[in-house]
Amino acid sequence: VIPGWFSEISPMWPGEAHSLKVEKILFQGKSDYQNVMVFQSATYGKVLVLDGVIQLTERDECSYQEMIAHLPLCSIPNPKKVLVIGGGDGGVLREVSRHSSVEQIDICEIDKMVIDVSKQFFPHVAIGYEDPRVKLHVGDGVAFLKAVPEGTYDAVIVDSSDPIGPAQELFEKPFFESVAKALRPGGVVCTQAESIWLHMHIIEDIVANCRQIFKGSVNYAWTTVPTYPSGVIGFMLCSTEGLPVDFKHPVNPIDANDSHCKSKGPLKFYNSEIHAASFCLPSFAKKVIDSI
Ligand SMILES: NCCCN[C@H]1CC[C@H](N)CC1
Repeated sequence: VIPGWFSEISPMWPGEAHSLKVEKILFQGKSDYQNVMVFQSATYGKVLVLDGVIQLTERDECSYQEMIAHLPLCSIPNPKKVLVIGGGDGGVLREVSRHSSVEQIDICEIDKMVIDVSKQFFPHVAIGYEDPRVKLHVGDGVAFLKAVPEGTYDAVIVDSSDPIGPAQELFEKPFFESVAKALRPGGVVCTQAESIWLHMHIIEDIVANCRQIFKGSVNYAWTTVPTYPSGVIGFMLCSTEGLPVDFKHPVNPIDANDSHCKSKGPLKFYNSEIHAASFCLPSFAKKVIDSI
């Protein structure tokens, strides 16, 4: 370890470790679920780290938060009820609340320390909690979804950490089944789906489960996030049976001039072209994903 640098070492990406120069450690704590740390980096703003894994940096969080929210919500005509599982930092809430058609935003985050730390150190991310449509549930997303009446939501967004740690169950079949049950016909789910450079086996399992469970469309999209392992992160976009959803051609483009959108500041990353482009995959990934 180099003094003054944070290196992201994990068995999930053996033999490599992205590093950021540290100016000052701002917070260190241990919640009931994980170690939580915030540091001021030299070139990426403040950084949120859970169990030694980078969750977001002020400089590049726009890519992940905007894509995970707008890929599903811009793919259906009139999203009204949205559920966020995880996402305790509030960034996905900020993006979901840009959509004026949305009337209700439920969020279920297991770790209250993540919420409190984000509000204290990442106000431009935690701004998502200020929207009056947001209803916060602190608890386990697996249990929350079991209690949700069938067909409640138009969209579910699973903004999880990695499968090693508290989010492990969010990558397993029973959870995906409970998401499908909670969605209305033609409803959509978008989940954090790791890296095509590092996790093709995890992605293979997720795609296989989704193809069995979601009888609408099942697509994999990806984006670039410099501070995530291998510099990319993917998303599973699935729809339930009913009105077919064509994820690759957004039917509900975001209106940048809408007051809900403007009040959250400018979109820094997402646009309709990058929406369509994000579903284009390199051959090694396409071969696996399209063959399942
Ligand atoms: N809302 C913060 C993003 C959480 N998702 C990340 C995806 C990449 C992982 N290595 C760490 C969590």
